[in-house]
Amino acid sequence: FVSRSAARLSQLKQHFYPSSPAILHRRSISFTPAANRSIATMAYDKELEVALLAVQRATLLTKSVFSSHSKGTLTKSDASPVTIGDFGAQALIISSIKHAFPEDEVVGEEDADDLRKDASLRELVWGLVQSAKLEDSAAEDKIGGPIPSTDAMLDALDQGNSAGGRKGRIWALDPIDGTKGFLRGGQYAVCLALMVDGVPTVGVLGCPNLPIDDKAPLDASIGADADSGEGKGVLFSAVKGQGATSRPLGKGALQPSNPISMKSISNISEATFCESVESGHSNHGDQAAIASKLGITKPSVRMDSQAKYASIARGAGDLYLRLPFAKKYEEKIWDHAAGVVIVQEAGGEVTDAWGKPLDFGIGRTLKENNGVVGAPKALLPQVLEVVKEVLSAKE
Ligand SMILES: Nc1ncnc2c1ncn2[C@@H]1O[C@H](COP(=O)(O)O)[C@@H](OP(=O)(O)O)[C@H]1O
Ligand SMILES: [Mg+2]
Repeated sequence: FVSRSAARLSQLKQHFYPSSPAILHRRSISFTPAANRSIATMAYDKELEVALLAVQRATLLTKSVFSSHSKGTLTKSDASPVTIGDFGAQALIISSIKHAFPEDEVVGEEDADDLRKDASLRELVWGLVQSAKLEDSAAEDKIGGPIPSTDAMLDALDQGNSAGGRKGRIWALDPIDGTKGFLRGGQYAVCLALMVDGVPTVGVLGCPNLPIDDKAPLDASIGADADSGEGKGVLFSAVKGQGATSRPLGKGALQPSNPISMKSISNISEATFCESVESGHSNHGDQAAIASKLGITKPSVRMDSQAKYASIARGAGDLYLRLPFAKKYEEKIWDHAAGVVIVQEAGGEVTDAWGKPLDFGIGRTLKENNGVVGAPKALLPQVLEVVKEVLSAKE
């Protein structure tokens, strides 16, 4: 065991700091090869645990909003619905991060402006936040326990204001990704990723409406009427260089995890591809054309949110296509960072539609990229070739 863990340590060093021994010295505590230290207690173990518990607590909050009568729906300027669930989940997660890592920055989708203006909305969110508690007190303590006051809740919400960037530790947070799926009882995800120097390094997705069973078949019904019930609710996670896992979404201490990996398919025509439900978010027509050129005959599986990344990472589906329209849309980093590291660690790769790596280090959006394509690493070149063919034909 000693020599195996030493070998793994050396792989990890190579992975994180291939050419920078100076940084290695500063971080040497994390990499001391101690005989009885397991991989789980090395790089980013605390970040992963805090992220998992924070996402678990926030996901439980969103479930409680869904089962309550009023979702307090507002309309944001971009016409997407935003609910008290988004505000509550963002406040809880940022307060968890700031408790454990006070120096870290957060790029969060929401802010407290609406809550500062509207007392009744603020009270609704405050009520939710107060009642969202993990059933295990040690777990609750690790993420700082309850938020102490409404002011602290508003401050936490506003701390998602980082501009992003290529230096340091920045978390990307989408408190409810797939808000439209959430409102219609379909798929949605609570998404959190730690980016280190612009690279998604730790990723967690809370998917309350996906089946726990990694092997459950993926069909069209998954996105339409998921309804959280028996056998549903999953936490996905990954740390760069350490693989990807899934575990049941619990209510207290973290449940045991299982490793996940993308399916190995010998022929691309057997692939199942995932795409957004919303026809305005990606070009369904181009996606159908690409699938047909690849010889894919199975219908696409449409679902909201980063549940698509989770579904291909666990091998339930194979490809994620998000083809852009002529009018440029800047994808938001919080819509992709967690899903990307989970797919990469499950044996996949994600690029934009032209095959460019996604650049998470230039701000709150992926402004140097256009569209998104995710696939098993070995199949990505073949998929990209067809994607470029379809895009080029339109130019
Ligand atoms: N015109 C557009 N093109 C692509 N993505 C868009 C878009 N308008 C909104 N989105 C993003 O698409 C996300 C949902 O993705 P999907 O279609 O895969 O479910 C939304 O996240 P929210 O639901 O968190 O607002 C939003 O950020
Ligand atoms: Mg989103």
